[in-house]
Amino acid sequence: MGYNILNDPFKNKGTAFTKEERKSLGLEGLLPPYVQTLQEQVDQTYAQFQSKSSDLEKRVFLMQIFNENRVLFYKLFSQHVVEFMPIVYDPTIAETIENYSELFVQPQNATFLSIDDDLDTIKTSLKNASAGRDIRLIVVTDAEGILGIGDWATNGVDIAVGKLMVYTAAAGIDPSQVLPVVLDAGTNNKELLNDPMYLGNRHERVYGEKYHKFVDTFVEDAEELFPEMYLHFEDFGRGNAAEILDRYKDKYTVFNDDIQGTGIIVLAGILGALNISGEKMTDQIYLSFGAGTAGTGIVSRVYDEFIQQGMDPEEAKKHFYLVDKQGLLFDDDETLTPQQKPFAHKRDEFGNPDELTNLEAVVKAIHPTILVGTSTQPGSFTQDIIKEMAAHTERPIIFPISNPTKLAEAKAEDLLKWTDGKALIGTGIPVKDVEYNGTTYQIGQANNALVYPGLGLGAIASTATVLDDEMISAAAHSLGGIVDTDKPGAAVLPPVSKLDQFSTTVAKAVADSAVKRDLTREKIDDVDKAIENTKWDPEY
Ligand SMILES: NC(=O)c1ccc[n+]([C@@H]2O[C@H](COP(=O)([O-])OP(=O)(O)OC[C@H]3O[C@@H](n4cnc5c(N)ncnc54)[C@H](O)[C@@H]3O)[C@@H](O)[C@H]2O)c1
Ligand SMILES: O=C(O)C[C@H](O)C(=O)O
Ligand SMILES: [Mn+2]
Repeated sequence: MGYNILNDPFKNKGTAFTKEERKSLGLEGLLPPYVQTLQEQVDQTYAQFQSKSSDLEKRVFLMQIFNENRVLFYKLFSQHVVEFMPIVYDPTIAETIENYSELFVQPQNATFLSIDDDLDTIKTSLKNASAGRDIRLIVVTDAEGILGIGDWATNGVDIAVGKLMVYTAAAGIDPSQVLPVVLDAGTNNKELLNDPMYLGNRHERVYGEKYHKFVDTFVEDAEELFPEMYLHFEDFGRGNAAEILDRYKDKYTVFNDDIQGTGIIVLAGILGALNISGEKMTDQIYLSFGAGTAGTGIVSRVYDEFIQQGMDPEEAKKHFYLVDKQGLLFDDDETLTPQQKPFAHKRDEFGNPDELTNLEAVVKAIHPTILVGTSTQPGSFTQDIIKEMAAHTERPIIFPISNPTKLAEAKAEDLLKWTDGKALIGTGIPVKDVEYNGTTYQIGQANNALVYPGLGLGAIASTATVLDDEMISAAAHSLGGIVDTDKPGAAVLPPVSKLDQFSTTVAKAVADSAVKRDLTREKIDDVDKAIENTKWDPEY
């Protein structure tokens, strides 16, 4: 009996079990005699953490703590958020996904669903993994498009686990009420298919009807088992992500992080940048480099903002340009995705349409004031391109947000150098302050992690029945006013050091929006109280 509780990360307190607890729980003799306080455990664990040399080793160590004791893990995390975010989450998480089999020690309370199993095992699997816990939040991935590193199938379970860790650290979501889920529909990653240690299905990725039946059954079963759940989709492939979101968004409380979360954080960053420059949103010319899931998700969110600000829809479309592998997207291109189509241009708008096959030519032709990179093409925002952009706009807004670090379109430091400190920058991963010409520039992190935890908290606390555009827009606008924009070198987004505070701000905006329009399951009289009551604290 004693060992059961020591092996249950939701109940285990390790050396912090009191003498009385040790007696009543059958733990006598199973622990060293000294009873530690939680803070003593945190200090000891942090010292051990510091002795690890690489970020990967640090993450592996922290995950051991996570595996054994959730309260200790989250107490430690809460005291070192800025230091831990890049280790627990992006970019180090990319390394653990690529090396999942090699690093595997235990399944971390995730649900592993396989397309090869009978569909009726899905419900059983969800029941087994939740083990009687009251699940309010699921992060599910099919891992076809993990960050910018591609198809990692079962290895991608780490992104579901990692996103959930940030939910708890940032917004206080109770870790016993969450469930990570990976849908293994096969993989097209040759490296995995040929790896004798690979733990997932060793066949090519299944698409079409069988795939959709697999996803549908998962969604319907999960909704039936956990009707109060908020369902977060992460890192699905370009061909499926938007379609799956559209299928469920009016029926259940669902959220796609890459489409909607990224849309919110980039819009918030642009609003922050315009606060600094004093310019108007509707004067901007927006260029998306990489028009996949995130690229088109962001464009659609920023476009909606133009409309909200009163611009005519057809007029607004003239402010948006998409560049993908083939160059500027034109409406005669049969390979356009449904999300790209509304923003494709006519060839006759240009004198040289056939030359607009690369980023540089497009920047020269359209003079963007905002350039967002979701292309997975490292270094593609070159000095020439940035200088050309900066020649036609006073404060270029530049967001190279492809992850992880090795895929970013540019480095913040270079962007500042090439624009004489004028660029207003958002990066995908955390970046240290940059000293340039006597000014210290803080760099905003345009990563959806700054917003999805608050969004989820707001939806869960308010018992929202859907997550609609108005709630999403409210979230983006709520991040304004936190940064002192008059300070030279101010960042376009609030710092990760305040993540827990502004997650509550975001939650409140989202919950208010749901409550005001009666989009909640229960009647909520006091939004602040509902949010406070939903939050979990890492204490024994
Ligand atoms: N910072 C954030 O919060 C955040 C959020 C979501 C995605 N991202 C990053 O954005 C990137 C894209 O993610 P996604 O989910 O949209 O993937 P995706 O596969 O859906 O989209 C990538 C797009 O880039 C295009 N592309 C590839 N090579 C190109 C080239 N040479 N020139 C122009 N376009 C090219 C692809 O054709 C595709 O349309 C990833 O690196 C991901 O990590 C960042
Ligand atoms: O996971 C991240 O760091 C952000 C984003 O969801 C991505 O896919 O890159
Ligand atoms: Mn993602």
